[in-house]
Amino acid sequence: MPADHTHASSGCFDTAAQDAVYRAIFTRRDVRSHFLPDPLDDEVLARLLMAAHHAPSVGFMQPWNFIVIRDLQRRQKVRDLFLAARQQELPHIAEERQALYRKLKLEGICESPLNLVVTCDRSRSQNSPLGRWHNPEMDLYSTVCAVQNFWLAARAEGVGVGWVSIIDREALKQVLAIPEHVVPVAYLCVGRVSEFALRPDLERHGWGNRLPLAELVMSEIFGGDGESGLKETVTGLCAGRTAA
Ligand SMILES: Cc1cc2c(cc1C)N(C[C@H](O)[C@H](O)[C@H](O)COP(=O)(O)O)c1[nH]c(=O)[nH]c(=O)c1N2
Repeated sequence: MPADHTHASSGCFDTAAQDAVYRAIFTRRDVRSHFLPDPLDDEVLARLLMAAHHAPSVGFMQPWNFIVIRDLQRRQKVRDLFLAARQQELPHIAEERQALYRKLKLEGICESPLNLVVTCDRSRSQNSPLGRWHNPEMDLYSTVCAVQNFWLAARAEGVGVGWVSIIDREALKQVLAIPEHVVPVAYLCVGRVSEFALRPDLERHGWGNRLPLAELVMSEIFGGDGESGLKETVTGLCAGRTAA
């Protein structure tokens, strides 16, 4: 690892470390174009996988596995699945948005030097569903936490990641010989990039905008009739970020 993080500690990070965390969060992008063909160093990939493996998981289940696909022929097969799935998705998109949908680049399966599938082994808790008895899908959510750790660490290492979900899951399982009880949660395109876009691709192409955070923060529940200034603070923060 770049630094030793194994000691217990209390309190907050110093300002530079805090900035680095927020920088990774705010500059992370879903990458579909701008992949460079250069192979990804095993040392770097190992660090990213280590970051993923330190995600929180329900009952400390750690339900993930990581399938690394470098073989181009296999990736071409997956790309064919994507193309078929995209055709199937199209008629379900609002008619007035279909032309834009057709133009969007929504994968970098063959352009990126490697693909990574993050899977969830649903049998790993061995009949001890701590934290999952009422909510059995928590193992899938845990796996998504691993994906996000990978994504943020990748950004810090200058590695682009793009998630492709326009793929028929059962067909993908067949192509990759994934066993019945294992769910492919995320299909990721991974590699060095020529640039990270400043804004999400879907925003730049007019598909959607970031929703105002203040509208998503629900009223807090207070014992008395107090109202906190949280919404105003959030609004101020958002205004500052927009201006920056
Ligand atoms: C579960 C899930 C599934 C997908 C995605 C994301 C997530 C979380 N995204 C990426 C998505 O479009 C992107 O995150 C948003 O547009 C916001 O952009 P940034 O990630 O901030 O760059 C995505 N992108 C894409 O090009 N093809 C896809 O199939 C998917 N699928």
